[in-house]
Amino acid sequence: MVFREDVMIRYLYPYRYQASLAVFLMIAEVLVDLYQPRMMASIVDEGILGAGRGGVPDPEFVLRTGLAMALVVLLGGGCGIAGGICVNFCAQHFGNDVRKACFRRILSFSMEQVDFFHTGGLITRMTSDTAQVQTMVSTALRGVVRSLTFLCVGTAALLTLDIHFSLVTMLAIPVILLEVSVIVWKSNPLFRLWQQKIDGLNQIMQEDIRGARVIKGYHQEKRENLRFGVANEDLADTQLRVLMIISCMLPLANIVMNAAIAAVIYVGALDAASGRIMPGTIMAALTYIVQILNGLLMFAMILQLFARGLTSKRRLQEILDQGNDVDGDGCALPAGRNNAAYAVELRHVFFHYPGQQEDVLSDISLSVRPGEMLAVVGATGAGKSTLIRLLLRFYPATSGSIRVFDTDIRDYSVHELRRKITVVLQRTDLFSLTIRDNIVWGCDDFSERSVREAARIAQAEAFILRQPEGYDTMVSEGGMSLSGGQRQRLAIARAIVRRPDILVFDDSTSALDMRTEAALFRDLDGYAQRRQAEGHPLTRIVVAQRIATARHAERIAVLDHGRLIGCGTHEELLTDCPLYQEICASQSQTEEAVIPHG
Ligand SMILES: Nc1ncnc2c1ncn2[C@@H]1O[C@H](COP(=O)(O)OP(=O)(O)OP(=O)(O)O)[C@@H](O)[C@H]1O
Repeated sequence: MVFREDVMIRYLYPYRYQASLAVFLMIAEVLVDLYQPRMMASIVDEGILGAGRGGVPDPEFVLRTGLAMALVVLLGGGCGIAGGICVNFCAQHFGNDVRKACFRRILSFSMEQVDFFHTGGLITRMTSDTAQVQTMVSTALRGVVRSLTFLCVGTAALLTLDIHFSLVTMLAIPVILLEVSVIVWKSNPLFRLWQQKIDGLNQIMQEDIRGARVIKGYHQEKRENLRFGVANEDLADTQLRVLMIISCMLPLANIVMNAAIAAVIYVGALDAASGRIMPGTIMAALTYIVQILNGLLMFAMILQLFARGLTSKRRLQEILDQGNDVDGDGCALPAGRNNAAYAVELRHVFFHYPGQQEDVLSDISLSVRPGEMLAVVGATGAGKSTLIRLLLRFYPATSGSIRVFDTDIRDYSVHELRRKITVVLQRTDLFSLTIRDNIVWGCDDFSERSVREAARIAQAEAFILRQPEGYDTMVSEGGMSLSGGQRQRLAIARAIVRRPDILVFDDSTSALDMRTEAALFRDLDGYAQRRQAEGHPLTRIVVAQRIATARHAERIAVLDHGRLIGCGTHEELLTDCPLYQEICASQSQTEEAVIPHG
């Protein structure tokens, strides 16, 4: 990994001046803190006990030094506050930037990458992991500087104060360092596990919140509570293991620290008895030792926070370092290459999903002319939606090539490709916006007229106008305030208003009754003819379960277990393709009206 690509360095770099100022102010604060024991010692020894004045106290010296000490305390406080502001500024902006960068990266992920990380895992990385890294930054700026300054300058101050006390401290420091190292070494691998358990819990929460209606419908609350409970306990177990290890750190270090203080008092008492040092010096030494050992404890806590933060940093780095398999460097081609021979052309396309062995699509060769309407039919699981996913570059084909307007889709920028091809997916996602905003969602170039035209073609206008506020009616989360068919029609209107060159329906009229569906395809035909007359033909690919839907197309492609076993008009397929005949026969039993018409 290139050094500057490191998530910490890259996203902290813009705040380097504030970070440097924070470090400077923190050091100033600690230096002031460390200077106070010396002042205190001279107040006691010189001012109160009259050292150097034949044992005569000097109240004026006490007052003068006391005032100076108060000023120094104020200065230290000021540095602490200003330093804290700088630290928080850096940490918050850093966290904000990392979150934004990760989110941007996740939105550009191929479906393969989304499958790899899982939705729950991505949510954890965006929330918990960024929070951990943010904490690590603020701790690094605040704590590391403070603790190291306390440790280094405190030790130097103690050394210049008295060598005996320094020796006692030097014995305590390695013991505490050894204890901290063992604890960090033991807890470190558990932090990754901890985050993985949060991933799992988030995944279940996300699935259950999204599938709340199904859970209620099937009365499966108990089962899902149980599933959540198992994952939750698993997480709690891991947390407990980590926390139990970490909780040993402070008490053990406290034991060593108190032993060191007792030793200093003992050594100090012997030295004072022999007249080698004054009581004020012992007081100052004790303050220094507490500061040094506290610095060490603070450093230990920071190491533990760092262990967790670095785990999270690695998990974020994994997201930011992801190569872009699908969204490669395709150059943006000029729009409007509609004089091409084919709008879509697949040449010997093979595909299997990542991590799977079996091909979901095998040797598919298929072409669609500009302005043509092609239907794709086949049994459930035949690979119809997969074909569409490859066309949109949600996944890269394992082998073979897919061309759009005579150009390999890998040579398009994803933006350009998805501007040319608009898909109405099987599952309709609407947002908590007005109906109008849902229709024009993601479209920059629209007018009121084009919105209404799209809604009319999608057979949505009648029900929109019946809503309390027409086009300005708010849609509830996920479109739950609308029926399945209404949601599908809004999704179709959203696709049409973008004026794509290729419009793809992935089983997106399944919730429409046959009369509405027929009206939709009739109006879509009219729209396609107008587009043809304008010189911008509209190519349509319709994935369908129902033959009644497929029959609106000029040609029909039949998929069976990932293979293309027939392609032609309805009549041709009825003659040549046994599977098609079978599908027609099975559907005609339930939909008597379908076969005879046309
Ligand atoms: N993300 C995925 N990972 C692994 N396998 C998948 C994935 N998505 C689909 N499949 C598998 O690929 C095969 C084809 O699925 P696909 O969704 O393309 O079928 P389909 O013809 O559209 O089916 P349907 O009409 O039921 O929607 C199925 O066997 C399915 O289990």
